[in-house]
Amino acid sequence: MAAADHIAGDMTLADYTFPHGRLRRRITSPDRTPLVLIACGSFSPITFLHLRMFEMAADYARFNTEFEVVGAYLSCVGDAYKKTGLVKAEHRVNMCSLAVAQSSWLSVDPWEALHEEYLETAKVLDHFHQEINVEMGGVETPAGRKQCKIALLAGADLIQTMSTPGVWDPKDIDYILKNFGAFIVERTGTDIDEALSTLQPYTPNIFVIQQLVQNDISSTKIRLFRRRDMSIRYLVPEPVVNYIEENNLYDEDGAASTSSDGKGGGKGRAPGESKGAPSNLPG
Ligand SMILES: Nc1ncnc2c1ncn2[C@@H]1O[C@H](COP(=O)(O)OP(=O)(O)OP(=O)(O)O)[C@@H](O)[C@H]1O
Ligand SMILES: NC(=O)c1ccc[n+]([C@@H]2O[C@H](COP(=O)(O)O)[C@@H](O)[C@H]2O)c1
Repeated sequence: MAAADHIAGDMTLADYTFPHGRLRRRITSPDRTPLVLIACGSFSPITFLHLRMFEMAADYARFNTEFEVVGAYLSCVGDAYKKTGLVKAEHRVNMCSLAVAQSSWLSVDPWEALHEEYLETAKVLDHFHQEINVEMGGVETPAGRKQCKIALLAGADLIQTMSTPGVWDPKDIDYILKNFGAFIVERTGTDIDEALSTLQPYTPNIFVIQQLVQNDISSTKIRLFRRRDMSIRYLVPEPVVNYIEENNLYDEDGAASTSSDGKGGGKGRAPGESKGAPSNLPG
């Protein structure tokens, strides 16, 4: 795990430094705006689809926008987010770090996960703005230093929750979509037009990415496969498969989970984790 940014069990915020090693510090085009993509989520566990989202977004930005991607981060929710199927943040950060170990441009930022309390996504995006644009001063371009656009990278189901009463503070939605913006990857089962219908005022700052190869891997399915003792190989990166096996994560008795009851601070799901779970599994 040496090449990646990981947290040990005893790491605290006092030991934290922002992982900027893979962030490109200059762009060559004077006309483009540097872009940093931030994927916030549970990542319990990270899958190939999560990784693929970054590649789709980078292609989309290159061909359809005036942005130039200079870096990207995975930010795992902390242990206070009591969603069904979440294992400890330490494990989730470590799995993400293993998954991006060979990448030249994807990083894992443990800052959010290191907090004991739940952090709203607006605060997480503020943190990236502070580190990249305020502390680091943005990046160099032939036209002088420019601030990076920091944007949320998410699936359509996440943007749909923005229209679900009680999940997001409307002030946070306004703040995120005005000041940052979002790259949204379409997802089977979510009607993107419906998901965006209440977000009309923000559409210039919401970039919808079509999946040209439909991929509906979900963490829920991976956890279900593990409980049924089925293979998860080639659905998640190999080092993540090994990590899950070595640490007995998501196995039948739910070992190493912080929460399996779906109660608490997160949006939660009913026990049984129905989202996307196939019904034709043995067991
Ligand atoms: N198949 C998918 N298509 C598009 N976006 C996805 C897909 N799977 C996950 N995402 C997005 O990835 C981000 C992180 O998601 P998350 O960790 O909740 O994964 P998940 O697979 O949806 O997890 P779970 O099954 O536990 O709910 C979210 O923005 C989510 O919308
Ligand atoms: N109020 C908020 O800021 C708010 C509400 C709902 C979800 N979220 C974020 O969206 C992501 C959702 O992830 P999951 O799909 O794994 O639940 C998490 O990063 C969570 O923090 C934020």
